[in-house]
Amino acid sequence: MNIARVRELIQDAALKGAKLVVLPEMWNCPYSDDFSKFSEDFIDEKASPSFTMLSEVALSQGITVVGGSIPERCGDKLYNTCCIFGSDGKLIAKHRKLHLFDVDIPGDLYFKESDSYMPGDETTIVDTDVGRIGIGTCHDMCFPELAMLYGSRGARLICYPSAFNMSTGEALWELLQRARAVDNQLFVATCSPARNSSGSYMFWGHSTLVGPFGEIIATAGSEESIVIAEIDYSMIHLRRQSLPLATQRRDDVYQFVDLKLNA
Ligand SMILES: O=C([O-])CC(=O)C(=O)O
Repeated sequence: MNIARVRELIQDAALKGAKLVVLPEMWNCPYSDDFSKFSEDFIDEKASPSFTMLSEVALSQGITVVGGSIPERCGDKLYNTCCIFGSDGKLIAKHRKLHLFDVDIPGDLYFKESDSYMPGDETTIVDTDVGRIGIGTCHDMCFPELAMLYGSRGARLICYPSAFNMSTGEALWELLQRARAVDNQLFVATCSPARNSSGSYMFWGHSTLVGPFGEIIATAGSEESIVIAEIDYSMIHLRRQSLPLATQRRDDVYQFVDLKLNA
């Protein structure tokens, strides 16, 4: 059911002029601890209905799709994986969530994503029809190093398919994406599932596009919606000229140590 609905929504967004569509984390399944029921191995097309739909709709609409994330089965392991498709329907890259969401906030929230998933171990930066994009999934947004790495490699947009819950959502959702954008003077796009008040895991919602000055360009509420907005990449140049953080950086005093060079 979700697959058909998401296809419709992507087609709708494309009809409204979208050239890039970003989906939420875990859009093809309930957010529970039995992700394996909805997992796909991406090898056998018939056994990968979500993957196949994304590829088909990217091709038929001629758009780039950052396909949220779905449970990827690889042998006996599961990964929380975002597939990125080009406008030719071909898979450009897949990002396996690097930082799993293991959290224990007493009296509030306990969730151990590492009970279900293995972490990925590669960063993901892709060249698409709509520019160079860095990819992170949900909790990956908490790590400024990843965003800095993408910024330093020429990403002009970072997409974070996400599913923040109510408590981290209220406290951190907007703050994190605006911080990642303004620190690196680039665009950040997030996409969350809509809130389902009767679900066991409640999502914060509020999918958003942030500009290179940390400004919110467009945002949703907590209900199902399509957020359409235009990205003007010339804003990056403008912001970097007026606030030249790159040349003001004091690498002689502190340094960003790039430990992973496998993007
Ligand atoms: O809510 C958060 O802070 C993060 C989260 O759900 C996830 O990474 O899956």
